[in-house]
Amino acid sequence: MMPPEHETSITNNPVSVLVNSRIEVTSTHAEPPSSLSNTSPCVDDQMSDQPPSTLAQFSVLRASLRPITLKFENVGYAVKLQPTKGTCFSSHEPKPTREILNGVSGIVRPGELLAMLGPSGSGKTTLLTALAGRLPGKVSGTISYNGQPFSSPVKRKIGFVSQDDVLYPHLTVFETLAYTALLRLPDKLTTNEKMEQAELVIMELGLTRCRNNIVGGPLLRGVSGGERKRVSIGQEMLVNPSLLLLDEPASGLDSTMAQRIVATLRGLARGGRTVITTIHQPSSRLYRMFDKVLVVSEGCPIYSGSAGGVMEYFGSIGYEPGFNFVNPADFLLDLANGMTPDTKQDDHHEYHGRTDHHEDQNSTKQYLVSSYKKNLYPALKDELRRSCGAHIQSIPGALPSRSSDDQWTTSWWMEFKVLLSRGLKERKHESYSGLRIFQVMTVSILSGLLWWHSDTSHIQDQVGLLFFFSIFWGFFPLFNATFAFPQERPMLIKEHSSGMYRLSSYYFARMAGDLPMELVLPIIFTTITYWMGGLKPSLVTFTLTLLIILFNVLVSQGLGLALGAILMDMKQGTTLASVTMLVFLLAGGYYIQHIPAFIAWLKYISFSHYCYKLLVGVQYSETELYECGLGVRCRVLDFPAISYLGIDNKGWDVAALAAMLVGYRVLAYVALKMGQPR
Ligand SMILES: Nc1ncnc2c1ncn2[C@@H]1O[C@H](COP(=O)(O)OP(=O)(O)OP(=O)(O)O)[C@@H](O)[C@H]1O
Repeated sequence: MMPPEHETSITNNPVSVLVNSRIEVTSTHAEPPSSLSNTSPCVDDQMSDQPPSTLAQFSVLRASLRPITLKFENVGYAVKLQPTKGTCFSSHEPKPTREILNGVSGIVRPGELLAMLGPSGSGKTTLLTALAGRLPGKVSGTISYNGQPFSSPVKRKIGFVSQDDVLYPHLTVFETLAYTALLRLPDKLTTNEKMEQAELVIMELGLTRCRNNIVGGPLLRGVSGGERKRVSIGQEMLVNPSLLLLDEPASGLDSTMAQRIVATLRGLARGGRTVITTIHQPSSRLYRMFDKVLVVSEGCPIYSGSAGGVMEYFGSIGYEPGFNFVNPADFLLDLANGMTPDTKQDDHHEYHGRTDHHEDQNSTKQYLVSSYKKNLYPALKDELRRSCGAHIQSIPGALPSRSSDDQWTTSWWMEFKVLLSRGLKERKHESYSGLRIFQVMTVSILSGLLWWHSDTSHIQDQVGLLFFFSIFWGFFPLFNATFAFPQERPMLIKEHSSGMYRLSSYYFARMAGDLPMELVLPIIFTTITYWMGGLKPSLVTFTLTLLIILFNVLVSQGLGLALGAILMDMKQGTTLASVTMLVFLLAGGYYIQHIPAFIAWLKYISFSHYCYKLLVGVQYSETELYECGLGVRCRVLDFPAISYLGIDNKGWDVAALAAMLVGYRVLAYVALKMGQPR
């Protein structure tokens, strides 16, 4: 299913909340939201104040918009550090821990845009990830969304833009956004309407010029870093999230584009969303666009409140900038680093760090943290405590957990079709790569020449060719499949964390997408080598041989998927795959015919063994003879390699392969499911 190419007229689009925000963002001098002056923590009231006609006008997306008031109190997070090397006896000692966040609190309402500021490594990303419910491990303190804890329905209302852009490199900007729209927008919208949303986001984010350029990645030149970042933001904007969290959305952008992005975020906030962003070094122009700021220093808050009240607060505790027109963001970052303007000196126009000494910086930071606890936290705590949990339930548009919220946005079948189409498009360069085709063609022609017109008088060679079939078509798909899930891991985590689709639809789409090339190559190979190699010139035998090889390919592909899903690491996966195939090769029954009894069972877990047995079984009939000496003819079944193998019980061999076919794939699915974040 390809996203249709589409021309859009904004004025004709009836569903666009994005149009709404587009209108708003053209003015960067918009008044602060009423919520800023409204001290009620239940901002849902404000949403319900909107005239019904407005809600009806932008029916579909508006209907899905459920404002979220985010509260977080005393959030703390610590990680266990790896013990230092060389301390052999340290395993009994508890692992040292490092506090990354300590006592961070805040409240952000719909309509507000909060910026998290702090030096590099101060914990901004960690806090943002915790607020998005994606931080592994235990987060202390409380985080609530309209008074409720994190849950699946909440998850689907959160948009999260990570610092690193996780995008498919071979898709164009339009395709990337169109597939996201198809997967994440509700079925109430037609495909055309979904495409219109993608086009709107492209226009909104200034991506029209690169609409048809591939996104690219580290090894493939595509759109610029800033454009890639905007595509990531667009993916989240598309779903009209109630809570939008962005990690450094302006990094790598020029100041005009950064301004435009923040203006867009502000517009989205004004449309009733709660928007939180981390930002490194905003200009004063950008800073003025934020409603609230949260400043962290080494994981501890030093300020949490309105952006406009920063100077007044720090002035009240003895820190005033030396310059009259200092950028508040620079001032805050200096303070968070423990650098203070020398307020005690007479010359207030000098603005430089009072001291470079580490100790002084630390004591400044400690003073700022304790001032925050003394002066700001009590009021914030009061505000956080004012509960609106009971009230929320009665407000339309609030976030109670309803059964419909638990449902996915589109049907399983739709997800499958879109994911299949996207996978085929993204991987066609890899699957149909000339190199892969060349590799298979070369090996097939070479093998055909090596076994050129072998006949039953050289039965050893013929049996060798059949064994080669089983091993080559065990190795090749196994290795290709081992890469599948580890390669897609970042994308899978990103999309699955946002509840974009069911894991099962992704899994089946991935398997189905890989099938064509996985089956075409062995068909080409077998056709060439079978006839060049002088195997039985019978169409029935050839067809059966081909079917057995394809069966083997599917089984080995399943094992590869399982190894990849269990280990989720390409290096470990290929290492284990090569060890496994080596064992199967040796236990297959061709090289060693007298395996000691205690290890003979190995062949029963080798799919190559069953494949080899079946290939020999269909190639030779029970009555067939071969030349076993000068003028002497013997029964093929008495040939040592074949009699050891035993070619009866073909039904059992097929059943064993079928069990492996299903078993490996189920194992891969279970491993994938268990490896997913909550
Ligand atoms: N799992 C982890 N194990 C060890 N240290 C960690 C872990 N996660 C985060 N950290 C450390 O915690 C600190 C805060 O990291 P974080 O990424 O939140 O900072 P940041 O403020 O977003 O930095 P930047 O602005 O550079 O992105 C860093 O020093 C980081 O190395």
